[in-house]
Amino acid sequence: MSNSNYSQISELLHQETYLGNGELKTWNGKKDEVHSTISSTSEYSKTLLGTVPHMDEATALEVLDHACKAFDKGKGTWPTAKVSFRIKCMEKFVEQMKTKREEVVKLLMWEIGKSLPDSEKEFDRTVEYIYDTIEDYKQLDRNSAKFSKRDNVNAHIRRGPLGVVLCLGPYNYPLNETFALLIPAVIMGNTVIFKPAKHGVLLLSPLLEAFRNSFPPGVVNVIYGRGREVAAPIMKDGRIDVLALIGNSKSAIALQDQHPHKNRLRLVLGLEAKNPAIILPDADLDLAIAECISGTLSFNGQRCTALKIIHVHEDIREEFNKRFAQKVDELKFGNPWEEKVQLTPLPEPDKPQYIQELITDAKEKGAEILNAKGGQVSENYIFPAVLYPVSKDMRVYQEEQFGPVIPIKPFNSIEELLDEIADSNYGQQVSLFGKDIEQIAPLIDTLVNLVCRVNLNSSCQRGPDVFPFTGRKDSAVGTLSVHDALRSFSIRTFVASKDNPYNNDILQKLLASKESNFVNTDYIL
Ligand SMILES: O=C[C@H](O)COP(=O)(O)O
Repeated sequence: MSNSNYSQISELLHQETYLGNGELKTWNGKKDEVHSTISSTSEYSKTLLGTVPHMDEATALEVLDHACKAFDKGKGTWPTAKVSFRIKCMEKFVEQMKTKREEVVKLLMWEIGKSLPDSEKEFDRTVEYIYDTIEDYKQLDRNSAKFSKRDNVNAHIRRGPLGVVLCLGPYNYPLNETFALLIPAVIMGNTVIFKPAKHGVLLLSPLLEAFRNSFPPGVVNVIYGRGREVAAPIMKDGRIDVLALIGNSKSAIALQDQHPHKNRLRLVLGLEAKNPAIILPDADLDLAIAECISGTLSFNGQRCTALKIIHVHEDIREEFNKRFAQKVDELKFGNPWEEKVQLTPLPEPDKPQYIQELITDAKEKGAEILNAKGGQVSENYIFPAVLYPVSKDMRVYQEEQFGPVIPIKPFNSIEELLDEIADSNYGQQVSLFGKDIEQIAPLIDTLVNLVCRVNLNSSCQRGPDVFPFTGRKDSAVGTLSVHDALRSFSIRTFVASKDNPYNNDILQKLLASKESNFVNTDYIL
């Protein structure tokens, strides 16, 4: 393991039949991690999808050395590379990635149970994200060199990289959200160590070769293994400049705490949320029900942006609840590759039991299951239960369920409901259903101060990916999206100079080159 790690891993993985019955292999003295399908049928459930190297601490630190060497404290070839070179690398990567669509889509279905259309969408959306990022980066690094001047001092501004980034991605978007961190971090000149989530760990394997072919050694590095054995030692080492994570705050805090210089560690975090839907008395119920179905149950509710509680006004709750519960029972459960499937097996083996615990707790405290199929359990699935009336003392009210269970809570007073939303530890998004402009306009004014995105008569979502994606309180640190992520992974730096012939000559030369890293920004001193 003396050279670029991903290249060696890549070779290993490409020897494997990861959709076949690969055997356990030894790698670096350790047994590989086995990953089996989460398919709902017993015929498939014992199939071994593939294996990845299970690294130890020494190997993880070796990977860190590669990333640090490539960055070389800002003096390395990647952080000082010309704009056009970074673009060329990224374009090469995305072109090669596109040839792997079928393999990656298959792995998304098999590894995390995402339906075929959603898996295809995740792949295509990611490709689009990379192209949009390249375009935005070109804009960011345009060489028109607008001058900022005050008190006879000129400022020539550029965006510089932050350093070595440790990225950890989630299991629910193992491709898209991995790349939502990795792509902007890399294009801005940082070097990256990426650790995929346990579920979805295999789907990067078809892309490792593309990383190797497209970027100089040490720029993109992939590590596998348990967090405490690979990510924690890397943090403890102290050379990581940015922790970028999409997942839960517990992991983020635990990793942050390992860093010996916590105060200088930058964070880019996409964390938990408990996005509420508010159904006002005059809401279009057909629309509200359809949006709440997709909002609560797309990918079985395993989305940070999922609607995780519905607040329905007392005046309409009877009709809403009845029709909503019926619609939930009409949803089709099946394997990800089956046609028109809407609910699929859960990748986390202990999830059905956890959801069952939430249901039991809610029932003990006075809620009922409104739908006939609610709570039916199979080996790796639990049919979504619609729970009503939910109260604050219930676990399903307090916890981010991240799975198929839907709490509904009645309300009478919008002021009290706003207090409740303001008291939440989370502040990502809200969905507001209603028509009365006189009531809705002031409500929006308040809600935008409690969360970061108000979805008017529609469910919550992250996309389109050019929109800012962030949250208040425990929901996020920093902002992602095509445009904002480039800024989250960089710092504004500039050259300040007073007018004199030498300075002006030097600066003219800097700016004249199409390859200059000096950029025009919207920042005026
Ligand atoms: O899990 C959190 C994701 O950011 C959700 O993304 P999405 O709204 O596009 O499904």
